[in-house]
Amino acid sequence: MRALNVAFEASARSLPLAERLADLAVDALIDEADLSPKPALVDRRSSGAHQDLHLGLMHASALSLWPAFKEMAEVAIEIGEIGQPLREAIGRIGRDGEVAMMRTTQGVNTHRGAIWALGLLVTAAALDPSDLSAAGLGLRAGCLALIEDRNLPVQHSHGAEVARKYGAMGAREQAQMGFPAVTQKGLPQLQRSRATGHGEQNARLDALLAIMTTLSDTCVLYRAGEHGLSTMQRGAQRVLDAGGSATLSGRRALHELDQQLLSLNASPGGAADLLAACLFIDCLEPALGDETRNV
Ligand SMILES: CC(C)(COP(=O)(O)OP(=O)(O)OC[C@H]1O[C@@H](n2cnc3c(N)ncnc32)[C@H](O[C@H]2O[C@H](COP(=O)(O)OP(=O)(O)OP(=O)(O)O)[C@@H](O)[C@H]2O)[C@@H]1O)[C@@H](O)C(=O)NCCC(=O)NCCS
Ligand SMILES: Nc1ncnc2[nH]cnc12
Repeated sequence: MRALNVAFEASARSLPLAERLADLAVDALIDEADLSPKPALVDRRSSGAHQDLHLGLMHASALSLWPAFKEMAEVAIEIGEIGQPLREAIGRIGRDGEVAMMRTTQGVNTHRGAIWALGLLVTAAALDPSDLSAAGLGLRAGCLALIEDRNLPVQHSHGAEVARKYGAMGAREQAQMGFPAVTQKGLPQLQRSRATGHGEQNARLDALLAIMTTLSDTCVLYRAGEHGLSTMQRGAQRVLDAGGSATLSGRRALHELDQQLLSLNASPGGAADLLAACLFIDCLEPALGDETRNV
């Protein structure tokens, strides 16, 4: 078995960078979907607060995005610098990715926010694989997100609707600021919980909760308003204050949060996407660091 793993890792190392980045982005989406028990989200236990989603659909959707992530990495390598041409190229690829996702899910929006966040981060990684630090990736992704995509069609979206209604910041602003929910909340919590010996699944749940403590998640705002958002943020903080998901009292608080969000029909889809972004950044250095350090 070990020999097989070593052979597999060696053959993965020989793949082009764009393909490896696409593999890692899809893996992050699948790991996020599988992680359980997540509050009110689709996971191995249930479909959470969703009538039209299930785990198989989340997996199929993640796999349908592989070509888009690969193509984003390829144009980043080809264009080689942050600017309007790269921003508009990944915008077009992202929109094609959304079409592929919708075709796969028969019209259900599974991963629009993830295409945006992971697309920017895949592009940022491909632009400078010698710097895979969270700060470097966040900065490059943020600079790209600040550039206007002149081809973006005017679209009605839930995010735009809650921005109008509550003045809330959403996925666009989170990216433009360099993903602070990931770099300042999710990743540090992931590392703290791992260091406490809480086990990988609990550490990932804690990272999701840390993201939820402050995120202005437009999915929650759209479905459950400001009361829903504060229920999510405070409930997530309570789990962490109780010792995190590895502890008995933390698990009880997590169960309570799950029940509260379900009763409000609120699903933190934006936080789930940012957990995937967190898992993607977390695996980049171990997966690619040795090969790319001297590029
Ligand atoms: C700039 C865009 C991100 C568009 O942003 P906007 O806010 O206008 O659009 P939304 O369609 O609302 O998409 C934003 C999605 O981002 C996730 N999200 C929410 N809050 C945050 C946050 N604070 N930070 C980061 N990310 C956040 C979230 O995605 C998840 O939820 C999706 C399901 O949402 P929704 O359809 O509202 O779900 P339901 O309530 O279930 O619907 P009903 O069943 O009730 O009908 C799911 O996909 C998760 O991924 C938000 O939905 C950007 O997308 C854009 O400009 N795209 C154009 C192409 C492009 O440039 N692509 C990328 C190139 S890299
Ligand atoms: N696990 C999940 N459940 C519901 N919506 C999501 N959006 C991204 N991941 C999700």
